[in-house]
Amino acid sequence: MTRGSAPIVAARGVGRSVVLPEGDTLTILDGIDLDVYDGDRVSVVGRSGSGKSTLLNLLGLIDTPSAGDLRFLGEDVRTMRGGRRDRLRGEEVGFVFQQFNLLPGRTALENVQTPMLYAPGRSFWRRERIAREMLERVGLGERLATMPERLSGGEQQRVAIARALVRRPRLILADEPTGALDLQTGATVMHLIEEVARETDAALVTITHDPTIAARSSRHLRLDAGRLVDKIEVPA
Ligand SMILES: Nc1ncnc2c1ncn2[C@@H]1O[C@H](COP(=O)(O)OP(=O)(O)OP(=O)(O)O)[C@@H](O)[C@H]1O
Repeated sequence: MTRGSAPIVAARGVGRSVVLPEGDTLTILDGIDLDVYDGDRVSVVGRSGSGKSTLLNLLGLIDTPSAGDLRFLGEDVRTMRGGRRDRLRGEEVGFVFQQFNLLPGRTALENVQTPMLYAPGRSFWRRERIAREMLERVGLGERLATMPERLSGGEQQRVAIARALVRRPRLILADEPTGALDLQTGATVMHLIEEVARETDAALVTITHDPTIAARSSRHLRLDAGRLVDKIEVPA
């Protein structure tokens, strides 16, 4: 872990609130202080509705804070232009979701190529080669031309992992990545995410309800009603 270098994401007093249709303000996150570094392994647990996905969306530049200071690679997210935020997210962040969110009717290879369509300077053949290598890396080299609907849940999640990691993001955000899988498939998939993250020294932040998955992280965060209530540092 390259601690001591600058964090990928730094949150200070970050809050997120939304105005409800009837005019009331709902505070979803409040006073979040958090740094995520290269190579970090962070798990986030908390009850349903405690704000876990909202936190991930902030860390991954999908949403912007309503309060506090959030820096991504040193840049102030609140004053960043939308286009810059989209570009940073595309280059530096990979998302893995519980519902794999693959494009139906597109082959595994096409799905993995998608994030590179907007990456400048890569020819079709180069994009295809990188996507193929990534699918081989997750053990799906034989299923390149298969449609997602013909793959098992575990295989679909492998495609989603390949798609999330094909641009070698520095930050991998996984929202219940094993939630739709049986225990054993889930464990294999989680291993795979961790392995690929290790190969590229990416940070991995995982939301999970599974204590065995949370236990594999080096930092454990718990959200309670939008606040981080404890941070237990577990020695490696
Ligand atoms: N855009 C929004 N408008 C209104 N309420 C929202 C919005 N986004 C989130 N919420 C509410 O904020 C709370 C936190 O949502 P969030 O999805 O972050 O929780 P979570 O901890 O990830 O929950 P779960 O474990 O069930 O996925 C919930 O009560 C949710 O309904």
